[in-house]
Amino acid sequence: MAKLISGKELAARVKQEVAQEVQALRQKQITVRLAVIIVGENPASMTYVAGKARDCEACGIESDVIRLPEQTTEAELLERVRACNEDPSVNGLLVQLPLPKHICEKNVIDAIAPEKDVDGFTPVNVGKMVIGESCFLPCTPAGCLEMLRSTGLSMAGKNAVVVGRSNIVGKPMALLLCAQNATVTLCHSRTQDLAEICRRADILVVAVGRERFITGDMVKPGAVVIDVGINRGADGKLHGDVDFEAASEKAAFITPVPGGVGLMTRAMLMRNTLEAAKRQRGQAE
Ligand SMILES: Nc1nc(=O)c2c([nH]1)NC[C@@H]1CN(c3ccc(C(=O)N[C@@H](CCC(=O)O)C(=O)O)cc3)C=[N+]21
Repeated sequence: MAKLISGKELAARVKQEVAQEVQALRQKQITVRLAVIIVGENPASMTYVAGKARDCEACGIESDVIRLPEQTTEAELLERVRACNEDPSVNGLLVQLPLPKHICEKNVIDAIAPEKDVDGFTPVNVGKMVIGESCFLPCTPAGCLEMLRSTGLSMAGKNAVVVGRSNIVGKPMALLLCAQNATVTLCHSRTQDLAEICRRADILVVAVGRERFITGDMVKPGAVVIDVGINRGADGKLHGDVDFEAASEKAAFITPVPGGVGLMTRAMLMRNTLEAAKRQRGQAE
C-alpha cells in the first residue's frame, strides 16, 4: 500500500516558513504584495484565485485581486499588466489562465515584468530555467519537486516519466527532473507504447487532464506517483489523472487529488512572491 504524500501538510509547512519571513520583513516596514488579474468568470479559475487569496492572507501577504469582465479587450488587459509592472508596491503579478478566446495569452505573458513573474511563465524565466540560472520556477512543477523531495528518495539515475508536455507543467517538469539527475522520458498524445514506458517509471508524473488515464497496470511496483490532474467527475467530485485506488496498491508513494499538487502549487506561489519582494528590495538597496 502506497504512502500518501500530503499536499496539505507540505503546503502548510511551506506557508508557515513564508509567513515567518513575511512577518520579519514587516518588522522592517517592508510589505509583500501579490496582484492577481482574472478575466471573466470561469468557475474553476474563480476557485483557484480565491484559494490564492486565502493563502496570501495566511502568509501575511497583501493580495490584490483585479477582476475584469469577460469582454475586456487585449489592449485593456495589457494596460492593467503595465500598471502593475510599474507599481512599486506590487511585488508579484500573475494573470490567471485560461484567458477568453479573443485575448492572445502569449502577448499578455510577454508583457509581465520578469522580476514580478511569480508564475515563471515569461520567456525570460523559462529561458533561465532551461540553462539552470536562478529564476522563478513555475509553481506546479516546483510543487511536484517538493513532493518528490519529501519522500527522502534520491532522484539521481532514476527513470522519471512525465506524461503531458504542456508549457506550464510537463515540459518544465521534465527539465527540473533532469536537473535532479533523473533519466527523463517526456510522453504525450503521440507516444507509442505509453503503458510500457510508464511501467518502467520509478517516478511517474502525470499531467494530461483525463480522469483515470493512468491505470494500475501502468504503475511500476515501488514507484513514486505524482498526479497533477484535476478533473471534475460525473459524480461532481475532483479526480486526478491516475486511478488512485489501483495505483496505490502498486506505488510506494502517491499524491491524492484533491489535497495534493494543487495545494503545493499555491504554496510555491507564496514562496515565489516572497522571493520577488526580497529580490526587489535587494535591488533598491
Ligand atoms: N496564471 C496561472 N497560474 C496558475 O498557477 C494556474 C493558472 N493560471 N490556471 C489554472 C491552473 C490550475 N491551478 C490550480 C491551483 C490550485 C489548485 C487547488 O488548490 N486545488 C485543490 C482543490 C481546489 C478545488 O476545490 O477546486 C486541491 O487540489 O486540493 C488547483 C489548481 C493553478 N493554475
